[in-house]
Amino acid sequence: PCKCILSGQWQNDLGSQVHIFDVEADGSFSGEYRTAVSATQAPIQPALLCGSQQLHGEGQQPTFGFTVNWKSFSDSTTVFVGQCFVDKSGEESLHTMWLLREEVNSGKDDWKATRTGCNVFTRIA
Ligand SMILES: O=C1C=CC(=NNc2ccccc2C(=O)O)C=C1
Repeated sequence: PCKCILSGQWQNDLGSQVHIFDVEADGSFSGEYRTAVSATQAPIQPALLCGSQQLHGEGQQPTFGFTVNWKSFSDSTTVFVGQCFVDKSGEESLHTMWLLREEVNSGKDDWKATRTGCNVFTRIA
């Protein structure tokens, strides 16, 4: 029925929390990202995110993507792309890969400015 509509609260294996607001009829959404990782001890302001998910999939295991503009010392951006899966007991999870791009001072450093990895988010609300 309504599995894998991304609106709600998700947590990844780092302990970061994502709050996705209502998903529009065209699949677009916005939300907030509260990261659990940061170099400073300062209280972390939530970063804004926006993205979109496929909605026509009858299989209800849609793909999606979203972009996070980090609010912190480092002017960086992360894009997540992945798919929502539902397991046998109906639990949803978001399997993603991400690219983290930090702002570097010159084109000479462009080669080392993008990191990649994968992350799984599970629904917490
Ligand atoms: O100031 C910053 C800059 C980058 C950050 N990246 N976080 C991530 C990057 C990739 C995957 C997960 C996370 C996360 O925070 O959960 C967080 C805070």
